[in-house]
Amino acid sequence: MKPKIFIDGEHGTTGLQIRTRLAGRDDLEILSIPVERRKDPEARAEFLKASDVAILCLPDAASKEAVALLGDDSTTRVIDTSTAFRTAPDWAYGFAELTKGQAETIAQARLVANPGCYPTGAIGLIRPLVEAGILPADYPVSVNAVSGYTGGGKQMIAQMENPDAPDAITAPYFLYGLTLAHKHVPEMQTHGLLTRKPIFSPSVGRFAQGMLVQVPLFLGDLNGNPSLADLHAALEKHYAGAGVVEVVPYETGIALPRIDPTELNDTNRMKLFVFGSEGGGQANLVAVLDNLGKGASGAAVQNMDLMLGKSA
Ligand SMILES: NC(=O)C1=CN([C@@H]2O[C@H](COP(=O)(O)OP(=O)(O)OC[C@H]3O[C@@H](n4cnc5c(N)ncnc54)[C@H](OP(=O)(O)O)[C@@H]3O)[C@@H](O)[C@H]2O)C=CC1
Ligand SMILES: CC(=O)N[C@@H](CCC(=O)OP(=O)(O)O)C(=O)O
Repeated sequence: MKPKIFIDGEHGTTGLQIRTRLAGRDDLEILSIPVERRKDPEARAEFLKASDVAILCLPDAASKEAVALLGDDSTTRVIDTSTAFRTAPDWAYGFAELTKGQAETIAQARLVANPGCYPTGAIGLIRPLVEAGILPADYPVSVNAVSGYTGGGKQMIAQMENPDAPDAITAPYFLYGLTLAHKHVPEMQTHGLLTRKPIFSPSVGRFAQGMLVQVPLFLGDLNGNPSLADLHAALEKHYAGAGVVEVVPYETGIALPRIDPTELNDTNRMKLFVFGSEGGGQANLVAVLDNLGKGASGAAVQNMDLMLGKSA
């Protein structure tokens, strides 16, 4: 029998993307709720309980409601794309390349929290260096990032695309999260294995999809005063054999004139770079990903496949 998949929130930005990614799959049965009943708890409970895997593409409160509708003794397995459960101890963190054994943890789990888009880039850069003993857990980490505006869901898409909307945004680029209390900070700290909260400064550009995440470092403040090559080698070792995450060769990276945040759009891939000058004492680590790909729907489908035993 084909596994039954229900996408709660299938008419939103992430839900639609997952539906598109699953459209050609004849190994799955997709349960689809009528659009007019999408917020009816009774109908949602029925679909949630009838599914083998429920993928929640909802605001945090509605995700918590879906989990409550299922109840504790449910056998439906859940992938939640919201922020609600990303640091919850009883949920597996859905970043398969996070650390050795994480893909197996996801494969066995009933409850999987899909990572946020920015944390995928930040943790993807930070975690291997902490695990390698290069980045001290108490290092004062900064994360600077730019996202395409689909990262803000249907509401921000309307604000950016409809100049007549009362809350229209006209800026070509803007900073936000100015209080340094963005909802992704706890997730970056927990899964980055950091003892201090990172300073996270996100921004949005007038492009729909794509993302750059930067983590600048002073090499002299790292353990053992590593070279750029040492940082690169640690990342390369961590991601050896991981098809989804590519560590770009150092020489290739620094020869590039610029980095395009849209480069990996519509893929489930992430590229990591180490930038800096030999002897300069500083590094800038950069991740490129699609906020809707490895940052959301691509990771959700990757996790679903792991849970169904459909990929390594
Ligand atoms: N966009 C992105 O890049 C990323 C998003 N995420 C997360 O994914 C989740 C979904 O985000 P996104 O797709 O962008 O958001 P959207 O606003 O585009 O979509 C959310 C969908 O959920 C529906 N919804 C809202 N409340 C309920 C409810 N009580 N019951 C059922 N359905 C409900 C909305 O209905 P309606 O159609 O009426 O608005 C909408 O269709 C969020 O938690 C977000 O934080 C995670 C990573 C990246
Ligand atoms: C551009 C933009 O607004 N981005 C969103 C984050 C998108 C994301 O990763 O979603 P989660 O809410 O699931 O964590 C924000 O900053 O709130």
